[in-house]
Amino acid sequence: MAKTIIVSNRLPVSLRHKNGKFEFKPSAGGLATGLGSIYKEGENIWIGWPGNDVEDPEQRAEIIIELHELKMAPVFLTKEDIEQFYEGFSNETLWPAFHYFTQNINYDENHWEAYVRVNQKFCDAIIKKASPEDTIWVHDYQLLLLPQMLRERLPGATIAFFQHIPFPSYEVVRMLPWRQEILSGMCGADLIGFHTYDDMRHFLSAVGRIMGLSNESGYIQAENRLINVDSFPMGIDYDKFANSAKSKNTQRIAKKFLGQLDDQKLLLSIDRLDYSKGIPQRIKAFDRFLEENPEYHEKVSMIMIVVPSRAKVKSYMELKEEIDTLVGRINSDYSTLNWLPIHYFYRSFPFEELSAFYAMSDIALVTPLRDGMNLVCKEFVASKVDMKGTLILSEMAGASKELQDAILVNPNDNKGVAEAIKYAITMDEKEQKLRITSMQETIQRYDIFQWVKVFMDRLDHVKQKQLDLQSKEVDADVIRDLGGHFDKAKKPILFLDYDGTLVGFKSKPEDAFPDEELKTLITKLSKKSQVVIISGRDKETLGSWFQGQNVDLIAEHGVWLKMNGNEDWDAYAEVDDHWKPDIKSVMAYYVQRTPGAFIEEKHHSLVWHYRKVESGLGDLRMRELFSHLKYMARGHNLQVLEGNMVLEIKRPDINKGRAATSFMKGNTYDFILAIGDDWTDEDTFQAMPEGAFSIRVGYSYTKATYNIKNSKEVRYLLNKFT
Ligand SMILES: O=P(O)(O)OC[C@H]1O[C@H](O[C@H]2O[C@H](CO)[C@@H](O)[C@H](O)[C@H]2O)[C@H](O)[C@@H](O)[C@@H]1O
Ligand SMILES: O=c1ccn([C@@H]2O[C@H](COP(=O)(O)OP(=O)(O)O)[C@@H](O)[C@H]2O)c(=O)[nH]1
Ligand SMILES: [Mg+2]
Repeated sequence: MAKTIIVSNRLPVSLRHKNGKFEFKPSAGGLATGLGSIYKEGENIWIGWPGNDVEDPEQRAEIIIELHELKMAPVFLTKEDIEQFYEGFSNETLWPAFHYFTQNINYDENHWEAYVRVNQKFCDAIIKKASPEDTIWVHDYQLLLLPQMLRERLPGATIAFFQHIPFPSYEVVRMLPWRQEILSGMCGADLIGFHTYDDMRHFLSAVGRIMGLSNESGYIQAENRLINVDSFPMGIDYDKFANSAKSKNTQRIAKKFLGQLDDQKLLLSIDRLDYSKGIPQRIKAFDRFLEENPEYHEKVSMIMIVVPSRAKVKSYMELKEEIDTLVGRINSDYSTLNWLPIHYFYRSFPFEELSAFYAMSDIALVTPLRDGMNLVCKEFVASKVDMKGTLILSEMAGASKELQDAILVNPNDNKGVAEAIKYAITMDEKEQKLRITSMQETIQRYDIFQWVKVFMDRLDHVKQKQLDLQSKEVDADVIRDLGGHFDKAKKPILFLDYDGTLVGFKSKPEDAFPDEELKTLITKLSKKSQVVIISGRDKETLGSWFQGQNVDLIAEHGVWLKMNGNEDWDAYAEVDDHWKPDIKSVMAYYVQRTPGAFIEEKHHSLVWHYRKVESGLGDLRMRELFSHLKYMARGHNLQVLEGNMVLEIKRPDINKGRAATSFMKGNTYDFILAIGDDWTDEDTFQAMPEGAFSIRVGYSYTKATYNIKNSKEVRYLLNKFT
């Protein structure tokens, strides 16, 4: 039976050494709870690093057995792996890069090699447990290469990837010497998820620019697989936090804590020790608040929990020093015998105590400089069962996209954060209730279970879409079948589009001339069948490229026809170009503004090319020109069409479909095959009579009978006919 394998760098339990022995402690965070609903079912399993390094084979064997009971399997990391893969490449290269701390990035080739090696180690561990029909869900930036490694070993498996940290702008991604490998690694997945729309669009833009793969509404067409990219904001186990806040035990702990403090407004700050969390900036904003509002001295204090994390990475050690100094200074500046401005804890707390902190605090101060999502803010809101409390939230946290009713702040704006603290302290209960209610509705509805469900449903959807496309793929059976029909036919005809079908795209259209291989293929083919080249190219180009070949030519999407053996071209349609000067001047204006763009003029159409324009800018200008031309086209009864890096304007009554139909009129063919690669060829496919075959190059949705990968495969197929 097919199973689901969850993979993450850290397992939901972590190993601790205790008196020469080891024990498991649950790892902190919402992911373990959310995915708990999956990995505990049936044959499912969670694979990851149990934390710590264990070299002793006997201990390793024991750990394997214990984890097996918990439905987990370990990937053991050596000391070297931990230094170079975990602390090194993951946390000194990818973490700072993806959180926009570009000055902290360590570019170390040895670390990169370790990253490849450990991703491979994960891959090997998974392969031992996985079957081809399984679903493998890989998590986070430590394992970016894993989806593609798995794809190579299990081509048919369902592979998903979710990134928990931000995905930065292309400008940052391009700084990494390993950007190509990283993106290809991720693209091994069928579904790639991020917390926010911004992360998703940054990823799509990087894939477009670095890998040359475009997307349509989040669908990337890789060579032979459709990949979906989408945003899935992660939630928390809402009921767990809400119920705990209401529980007697939590209330007892909260009461005990409160009893040790004087009657004060409490600000809560909870994070792992991490420079992305903006802890020093937060302390400085609190300092400013105290300085500017002396009336609040002894009336407000901050509970600051800093959970130790990645303590061997230099930037983390330095941060610890900085926080210690800042807290020390503020406490020594302001504290009195019965007031400590900051209660600072450098450790983690068990769930019940954490829950009590959430429930008893008036204000949560969550001000990361960057954060993929941030679950702490959601946990705080879910714990406010009495509907009293205020959330101050950084607009740089993924969660801010959902929690618009928080007091949103820019964490770099020292004055703004200090003012937000004052605003939060003075906020009346009515406003608190309104804001909390609205945020709770969102967090309750989009909880962790919903997140898992939506993600998994989407994965099913993508797989189904892939299957639909695959069932139309030209494979060995289809080739055999088409070949059989072709061989039996007495009067076959082939309608072949040129660019993108018989040849690949070139940056200059004139460079896509027929090579020797193609010429030989057409010569052989035309001995066995009538061959019609049906193209959008102008008649002069097409005429000179196919001179001497026994083929019929249809140029400019059906304006011109040159029958095999004829010297001259016949016009299929009247030439009417009185509209051209107007349109051409508009196109010329867009050429002036867009380096790399140029105009191609044909008898019945004008084409604006942007293949050589800086990527992104080309699209933007094309959209502008499109809406401009659409408006003008109406007046002239013209049609504007978007092609492969071109925008073409032409008469609507001229298209390849009409041309093909006129061409076949009065003849009976016993084998008809049309092949083409873009929307202009869809007209041909649609015009084909019953019994005809049609093939679309690429995996876009099509009216054609089949899809085929690329022009190389087209040539392979046609060669089988010769
Ligand atoms: O494994 P560690 O090095 O100890 O780090 C702990 C985890 O930190 C990161 O958490 C992120 O995931 C959260 C949930 O999606 C999200 O809210 C937060 O913004 C992220 O920073 C990291 O992504 C995990 O892989 C680490 O295990
Ligand atoms: O003493 C603590 C402090 C925090 N957390 C948990 O750690 C997680 C932190 O997740 P977040 O997304 O806020 O940040 P990350 O550390 O993943 O960057 C939250 O679920 C907290 O409940 C915990 O278990 N014990
Ligand atoms: Mg074409």
